[in-house]
Amino acid sequence: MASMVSTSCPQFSGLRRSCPKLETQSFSQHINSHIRLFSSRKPCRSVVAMSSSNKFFVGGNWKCNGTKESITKLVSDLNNAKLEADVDVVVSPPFVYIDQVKNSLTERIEISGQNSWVGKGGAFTGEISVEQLKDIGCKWVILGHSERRHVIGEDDQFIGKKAAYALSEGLGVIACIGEQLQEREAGNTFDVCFQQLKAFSDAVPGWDNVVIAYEPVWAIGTGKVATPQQAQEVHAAVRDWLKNNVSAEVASKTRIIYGGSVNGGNCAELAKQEDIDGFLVGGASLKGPEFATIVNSVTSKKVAA
Ligand SMILES: O=C(CO)COP(=O)(O)O
Repeated sequence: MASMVSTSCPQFSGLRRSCPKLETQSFSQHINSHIRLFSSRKPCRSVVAMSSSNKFFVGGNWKCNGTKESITKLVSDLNNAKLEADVDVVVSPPFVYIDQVKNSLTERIEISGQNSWVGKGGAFTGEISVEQLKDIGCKWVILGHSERRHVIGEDDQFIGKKAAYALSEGLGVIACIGEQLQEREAGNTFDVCFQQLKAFSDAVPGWDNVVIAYEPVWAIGTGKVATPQQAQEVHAAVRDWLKNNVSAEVASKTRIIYGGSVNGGNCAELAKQEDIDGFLVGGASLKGPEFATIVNSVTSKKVAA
């Protein structure tokens, strides 16, 4: 898929030169459209072409939901679902049900932890170690989810250290970033996402096994999904940040998935966006057929490409 990656352009003259929409809009109309679209303090962005071809990735984050009975039904629905072949599919059950899921779920779907301890296991009451996740068959762990950041109080550095440890032990990391509503309204969306990204970047040994999940906090569990344009704008900015701060190769190869009120009805339009490489799904991942629809939205991506 071809993707357009934006670079910051604080100079109006630079924007005038490089933005094709200026041909059809007055300069002030154009600036205002950027401000409306981006809801950010950095409205002026020039665009450079960049291509990436990433395998679609869809994760189901079951959070703290389910019982032995409901999970038996969910697993059975997933086992019976027809899933497009060229998608990495991962589910993340609550820790206590991972073994049940591992023993009954098709191997087509990989399993993730929802969190992991920051170092080797030991005397850390209530924690789950990376070693234990691997032992029980997990290939991934979700780190930096907004509920861990804002409800439990984990900070950027702690999350970065967790990611580094998980990667060093061979677990893939679904690294979550995203702004809260007041941060978006204050025009700080990019600043917040970049700061969270930098904390991961400062800590991790490499990006091969990392999937970035952009999950605006205001969209999580609220039914208020980001528009495809809002999501694409941040995904492009994240890719651009990787290009400028890590490498062009990492920028093009790292999958950036969207999370926040994704469902069977809105996934296709989101999937069409150039820099959306998949989804991290909460509520809708608890319904097998709907989760399958979201996985299969990769077909919209192919049509759009
Ligand atoms: O937090 C999420 C996935 O990690 C998203 O949750 P919802 O899909 O329920 O909004």
